[in-house]
Amino acid sequence: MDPSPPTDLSEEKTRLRKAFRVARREHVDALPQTMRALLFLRPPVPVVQKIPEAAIVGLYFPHAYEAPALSYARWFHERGHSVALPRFESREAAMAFHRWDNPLDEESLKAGPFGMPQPDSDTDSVVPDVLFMPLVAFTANGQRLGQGGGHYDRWLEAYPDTLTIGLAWDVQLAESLPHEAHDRPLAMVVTPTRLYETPALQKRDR
Ligand SMILES: Nc1nc2c(c(=O)[nH]1)N(C=O)[C@@H](CNc1ccc(C(=O)N[C@@H](CCC(=O)O)C(=O)O)cc1)CN2
Ligand SMILES: Nc1ncnc2c1ncn2[C@@H]1O[C@H](COP(=O)(O)OP(=O)(O)OP(=O)(O)O)[C@@H](O)[C@H]1O
Repeated sequence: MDPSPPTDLSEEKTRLRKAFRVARREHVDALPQTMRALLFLRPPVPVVQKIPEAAIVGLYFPHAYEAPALSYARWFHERGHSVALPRFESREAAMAFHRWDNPLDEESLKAGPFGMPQPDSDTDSVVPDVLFMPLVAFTANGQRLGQGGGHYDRWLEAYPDTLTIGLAWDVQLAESLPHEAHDRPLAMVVTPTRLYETPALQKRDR
């Protein structure tokens, strides 16, 4: 008998999500609370250089163990960029992005259908030119393992020219990840110690 029967790709992704979530939690729990946001205070210069002045910047409202993205939101806002966050009309609806007019005001966000804070229904729907994306794991060549909703992949299928940038802790780096046809690669990944520039970025720059 085969001692390790092959599992299908989605089972493998589920297994990896579990393992990387544990690693991420242990890593972040070991960091003093007050230091965590400081490690993602502002985007690195090579990232900023790729972002046109008028670009609409999509970010995310981070949960406790994801790379904290809110300093970036304030940084882009202060420089005159429109900042947008994911919004879901319902659990079944496709992910959209809505403008977050004042990233200093977390009170303006309302709990969405998945419990995440999101811009309210009266905000403008926009299409970001640049997306900073949360992730569970990534590879040095820009593969991304997300939460398993497929929301970003579906959004990027509709807007394939978006500049995609992952934000991650160093422990989220995977040697390799299962690849499915719908997976959209990241152009760059920022961690507290490194900036990964991937083949998808080189392809854009050509
Ligand atoms: N902070 C943050 N915001 C984000 C994301 C994220 O990963 N982090 N998203 C990233 O996409 C989008 C929403 N994320 C979601 C991810 C999964 C499910 C979901 O339905 N998950 C399944 C379980 C999947 C699994 O782990 O097997 C479920 O809850 O039943 C819903 C929303 C947009 N906003
Ligand atoms: N472009 C797409 N069109 C249709 N279905 C898709 C597309 N992209 C992903 N899916 C479906 O979404 C589900 C989850 O995909 P996947 O495991 O790649 O999610 P993920 O990228 O980890 O999640 P997320 O982007 O929400 O963080 C899969 O069942 C997949 O078939």
